[in-house]
Amino acid sequence: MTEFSPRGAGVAIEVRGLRKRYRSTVAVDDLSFTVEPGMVTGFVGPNGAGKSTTMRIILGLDAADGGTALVGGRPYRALARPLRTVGALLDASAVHPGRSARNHLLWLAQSNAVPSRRVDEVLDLAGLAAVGKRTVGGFSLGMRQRLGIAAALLGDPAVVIFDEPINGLDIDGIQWIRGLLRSLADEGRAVLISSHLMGELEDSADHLLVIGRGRLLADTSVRDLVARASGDRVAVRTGMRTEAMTALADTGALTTIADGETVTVAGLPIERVVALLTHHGVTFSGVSAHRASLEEAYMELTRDAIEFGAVERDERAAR
Ligand SMILES: Nc1ncnc2c1ncn2[C@@H]1O[C@H](COP(=O)(O)OP(=O)(O)OP(=O)(O)O)[C@@H](O)[C@H]1O
Repeated sequence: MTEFSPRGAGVAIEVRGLRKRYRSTVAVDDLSFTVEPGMVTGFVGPNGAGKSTTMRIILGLDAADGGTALVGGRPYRALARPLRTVGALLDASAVHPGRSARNHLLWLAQSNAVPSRRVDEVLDLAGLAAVGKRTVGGFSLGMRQRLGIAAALLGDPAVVIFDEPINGLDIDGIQWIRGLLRSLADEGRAVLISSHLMGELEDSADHLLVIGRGRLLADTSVRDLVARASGDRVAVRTGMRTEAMTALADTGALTTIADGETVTVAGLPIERVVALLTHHGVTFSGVSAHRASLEEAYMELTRDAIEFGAVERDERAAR
């Protein structure tokens, strides 16, 4: 990225058996995962799933009730120069409104032994060079997000943790952050970003940690998650729907009429479907494996967590 190359690239985040409770609320429930260097890991789950709490614990801002959260093999508080190891954006509004963006970064740099020339580098990197002298009070949410990201990158850290970084950004901002996340990962850094919207992560993340009610629901590559959700579902376009269903009836596969011309088949590989239809003289104009969208896969995984939240809210409203 700069001559300030990331010492310690190759550093991972390791979370093991993490637990956190706030009174009767279990926020994090026996969570274990590793965030590998060199890739963008998306941390996704519905509102209240425990993402921010987990990030706060990794950053030493909250104490766990059990388990460990290590960065480069150490708890955050044991890092000699934390800003140079981990850069984080948690709450973009947590900046003194009367300070200029540049002075805010200078103050952070000085208190963390980061050379002041780095301030102009990160202002530039975040697209804020032209507004560095303006006070933060007049910044839009998107500009504050950029300033928060500039601050996180001050120490050229090997690990970056951004909580909902896409929130509040316009289309240009979203494109910019996607490119930034990719280049940070390509430089060998471990990149962890949270979102409650799977769609935001679809084009950004290589790997996904899906969380619901404080528990890990999936630890998977984007590709595997979609493949698993798609299962063995095949769509057959045919004018001989009844004959097609009869031909497949004895196989134990579940066949349904999807629309006027399509029969979907669950539980049978595509080659078997084609072989059986051909054997029974059923003609068809197309056969394709059904590909679930990432959003469908995510909804499937988090359905219970969302329903639980809705039930809780309903109960509270009824009281
Ligand atoms: N300081 C706190 N005091 C009490 N309860 C808390 C506190 N922080 C979080 N919680 C609760 O812990 C649970 C997890 O919250 P958390 O903010 O970690 O979830 P999240 O996945 O980041 O959600 P969001 O996307 O809404 O930020 C929620 O039920 C929340 O209400």
